[in-house]
Amino acid sequence: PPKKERGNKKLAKEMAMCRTVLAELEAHDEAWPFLLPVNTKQFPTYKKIIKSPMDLSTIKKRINEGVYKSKDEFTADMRIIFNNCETFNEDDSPVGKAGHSMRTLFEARWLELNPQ
Ligand SMILES: Cc1ncccc1N[C@@H](C)c1ccc2c(c1)OCCO2
Repeated sequence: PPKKERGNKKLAKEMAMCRTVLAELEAHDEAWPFLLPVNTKQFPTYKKIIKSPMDLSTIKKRINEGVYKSKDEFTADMRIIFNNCETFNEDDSPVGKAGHSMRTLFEARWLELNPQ
């Protein structure tokens, strides 16, 4: 089949895998800090400190709107969530701890689905 068709099929498979991992993270007990965009009225300094806000609902929207051109763009946004969390939250805070465990979960699951 033509290159473009092959590419579309590859991307569809990649996005199906991204949806699977995203759904697993959303279902996790410690996902609650990351489900929606941080409310900048509740955290007025957030906008100033965090230059690229990201959350699981935004990633879901981007998958469904066809924004991602590869699984690597998906993983880049996922890692922004966890890096933002480390920037803004103390490691020993509830949100900080949730960020570390969700990052560990994501990276392990991602490796399972993407053997290197
Ligand atoms: C991921 C993140 N980073 C920095 C600040 C906030 C958040 N998450 C929000 C949902 C959040 C996290 C913790 C909360 C909260 C809201 O509202 C008040 C109680 O504690």
